[in-house]
Order: sequence, then structure tokens, then C-alpha cells
Amino acid sequence: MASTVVDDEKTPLVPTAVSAPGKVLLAGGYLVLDRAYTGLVFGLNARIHAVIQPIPTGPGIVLNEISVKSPQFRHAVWNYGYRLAEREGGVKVTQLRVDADLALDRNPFIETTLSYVLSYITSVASPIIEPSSITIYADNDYYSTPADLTTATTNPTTTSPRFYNFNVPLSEAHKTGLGSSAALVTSITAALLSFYLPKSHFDLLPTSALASPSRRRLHNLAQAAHCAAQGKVGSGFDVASAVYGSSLYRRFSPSILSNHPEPGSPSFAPALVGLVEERAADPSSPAAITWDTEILQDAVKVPRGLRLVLCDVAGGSQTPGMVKQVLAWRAAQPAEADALWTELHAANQALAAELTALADAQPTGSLADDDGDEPAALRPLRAAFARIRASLRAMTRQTGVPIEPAAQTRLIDACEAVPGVVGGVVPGAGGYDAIALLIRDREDVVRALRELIAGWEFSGEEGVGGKVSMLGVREEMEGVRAEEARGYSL
Ligand SMILES: Nc1ncnc2c1ncn2[C@@H]1O[C@H](COP(=O)(O)OP(=O)(O)OP(=O)(O)O)[C@@H](O)[C@H]1O
Ligand SMILES: C[C@@](O)(CCOP(=O)(O)O)CC(=O)O
Repeated sequence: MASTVVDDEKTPLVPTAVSAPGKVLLAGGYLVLDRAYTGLVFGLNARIHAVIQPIPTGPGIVLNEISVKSPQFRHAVWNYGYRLAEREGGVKVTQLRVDADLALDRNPFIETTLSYVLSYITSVASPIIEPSSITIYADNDYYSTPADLTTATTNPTTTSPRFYNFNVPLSEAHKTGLGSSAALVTSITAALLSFYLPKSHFDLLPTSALASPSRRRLHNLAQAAHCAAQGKVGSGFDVASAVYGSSLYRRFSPSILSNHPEPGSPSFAPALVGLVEERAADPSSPAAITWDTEILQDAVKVPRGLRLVLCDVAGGSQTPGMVKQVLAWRAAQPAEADALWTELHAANQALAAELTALADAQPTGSLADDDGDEPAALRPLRAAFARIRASLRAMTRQTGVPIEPAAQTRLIDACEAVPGVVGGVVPGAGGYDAIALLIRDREDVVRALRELIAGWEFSGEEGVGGKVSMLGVREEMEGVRAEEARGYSL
């Protein structure tokens, strides 16, 4: 364990908690990788929470250690030592062994985030980082719930725990695809910045302000850390929605991140500050970087009385492989791809426009109100979903990649036939992972859908099969937010 003797004058650090939402890319999968197009992304009411607190030490001694744990999972403890690297290389973070006999179980998202955020903090504030411990809590819908937990929580004599103890190692948990890594990186980044930096430099309030410089720095830093941990520069819609919540999203130019130095390499720290604060790294470097991300919060709304529903399809798809194949096809067939991309983009825009128009036109009343037949106002929305699905099926046929495969077509068709279901799509990259539905927000509609899904035997063309389950999540407009640090426990 690394230790350093320092001055005993310290500013007291106070326990701090932050949460960031998961996401669903309702429309714009693949297209959003290209700045010419946008994605319609909704934040979800399933959040990842990070609670950070000081580790008490004896007078005059500072341990250079940050410990992170995720108590919902077995053996999910990661301890890190840190030190300033030479030649402005930032903070070097090294995982410490919890037990000499156990192999190191690395968590690249946590390790990379620590090295990015500590490098930034030591560059703009004190070079001394006091030790801390971080606890992660994930809302239950991020992972499929084992049957025994479901049974326990449906038993009327027990109350459902806010955060399940999944009682398996994280590597064995089945993710439901809500963007756990982006919400994790965003909440840890925001927690560290709030904890170590003075309010004058970083303040998460006010919660929604697009113009907030703190939120913008958080976005830039979390995107950089997430891409580095993933080992690739994706569109970043998941981190953007973790920070800003639901929006019509246009990605940043990939070149902003693709040439960034590695942690530990000379000048990593000033380059990172330049990237986060959008100023030239030093007087001799070229112009300042400006993130060209576009986040239109007002262009995304859900009309009163409607809600999103997500269903998890057991089995799942390998998204990275699908993305590679689709992009390779697009490069090989530019004319065909252009036509397809143009039509799908128009269909996606039409859905966003219909949702917003309907939300703005309904300042009172609710589309869930029961006055006999389904409101005629929902017809254009149905048409918008149908148009998107037609394009996604064309994409499936032309690329040969199972974006909306026949098994998903059958499932979405069946859901759309339930009265009160307005429309459905395969979200994100599509495939066998999930479906997203827009429904009238009524008990009877949810019940009918639940019954259909409970009895549904999913059987895909590629041997993918299993059960479908309805998640307990819905859309939420708000992005990252400060939480009350007291009161978190399993
Ligand atoms: N509760 C958690 N505690 C600690 N680390 C976590 C937790 N949840 C996720 N992670 C980290 O995030 C990784 C999963 O990230 P990945 O990008 O593969 O999934 P995702 O973001 O949920 O998926 P998708 O992009 O399909 O929505 C895990 O391997 C782990 O490193
Ligand atoms: C295919 C892509 O556009 C969306 C992938 O979304 P998801 O992980 O399936 O939710 C990739 C990306 O935007 O980075």
C-alpha cells in the first residue's frame, strides 16, 4: 500500500452521492455513428449510483488509495494505488491485490475513469488526492433478476430491496443492455469531481442546465474515459444521455478523441485539461478543441399519458460484430446505403417531430384517459413507427445483418396488436437483445402486454431462444444528478 507523509492542513471532504441514468436509443442506431445524422435517445429511470466518502487516516499520513466496491456482486472490490507520473503524464493508477492468492479481477471502466479523472483533478486543483472509498449501486433493472429473487420479492411478506444482492460475480450477471458502463463512468466521474473539487470549479446544480460549464466538462471527461475504457470511439449517445438525459443527439467528431495521448505518456495531463475545458493545452499548441456534440433536449418529449416500455429478450446479440458488418456493407454499397440512410433518418426525424408536436399540443388532458376508442391523435405516431420498422427491415435484408430479424418482427407485431400499444422497434443496434414499445400509460395496457410477454416463446432464426421479460423501466428526462449520500445500503 503506497503512503506519503503530507502536511496535516486538509479541507474536510464530505460524503457525496451522484446518480446517472441508463439509456435506450429508440431511433438512430448505426446512423448516429455518422455526424450527418442524429439519434433519438431516452434516459431511463434505472440509474447507477456512486457514493464516495473519505477513508479516515491517522494524523499526518495520507494513503494513496481509492477503494471501489459494488456490493450487489460477489468479489466486486477493486483497490487502487495512485501516483503522479513524470513529464506531465497525469496520475498513474495501479490495481492493488485484495488477496495475494487471487488473480486480479480488473474492471477497465473503473480503472480508466480513475486515471482520467484524477489526472484532471490534480492538474486543475491540488496535486494531493486524499484517500476515498466509492460504493456503486445499480438499480435492479440493469441485470436480469434470478428467479429466486423474483420469488422473494413477489412474496407479500417481504418487501423488495431497493438494490438486489445478485449474489453472483459481475461477469456472470446478465446485462439487460441499459448502458451500465456509460452510467457507471458518468456517475463515478461526477462523484469524484464533486468530492475533490471546490464548488467554484465543479457544481452539479442546477440539474438541467445545458449551458452549465460543469456539466459540459463532465460530459467531455466522461466521454474521453468511456471511449478509452472501451478501446473504441463509439457515437457516445450513451454517455451524453447519462449526463444530459433524453435528447436528440448528434455525435462529436471522432477526431476529438482518436488522437488523444494515453494516460502516463508525456503531456497527457495538459492535453486532457485542454480536452475537458476546451482550451489550448499550452501556449505552444494549436487552437483549442471544441466539442461539436449537439444535444437538443427540447426535440425529445413523451406526450402526457404515454410511456416507453422495454422488454429484454433472453439470448442477446453481439453488437460490435453487427456494427462492423453494417459499416462494411455501407462502405461497399455507398449508393444503396445512402438511399437507405436518408429514408431511415427521415423516418426517425418524423417520430421525434410527432412526439414533440403531440406533447406540445396536449398541455392539459392525457392520452391515457379512457373515453372509448383510442385517440385519433395517436395515428401519426403509429405511422412513424411503421415507417422506421420498414426501413430497419430493408436494412436487415440488404446488409444480411439481423437488425430486425423475423423473430423480433413477430414479437413486435404481436405487441403492436395489443390495444393501447402505439408502436414498437428494435432499439439501438437491434438484433435479439430487446424491444422498445411506446404505449398508453394505463394499468390495463401494461397488464395485457405483461400477459402476452409472459406466455411468449421466443425462437430466433439463429438458434437464439428463450423467454422475454418486461423491464420495470420507463423514460426519464433528467440526466446526472446529485443525491443524498445518507441512506444508501443494500
Ligand atoms: N454495477 C457495476 N459495478 C461495477 N462495474 C460495473 C457495473 N455494471 C457494469 N459495470 C462495468 O461495465 C461493464 C459492462 O459494460 P458494457 O459496455 O459491456 O455494457 P453495457 O454498457 O451495460 O451494455 P450496452 O452498451 O449493451 O447497453 C462491466 O463489465 C463492468 O466493467
Ligand atoms: C449501433 C450503435 O449506433 C448503437 C448501439 O446501441 P446499443 O448498444 O445497442 O444500445 C453504436 C453507437 O452508436 O455507438
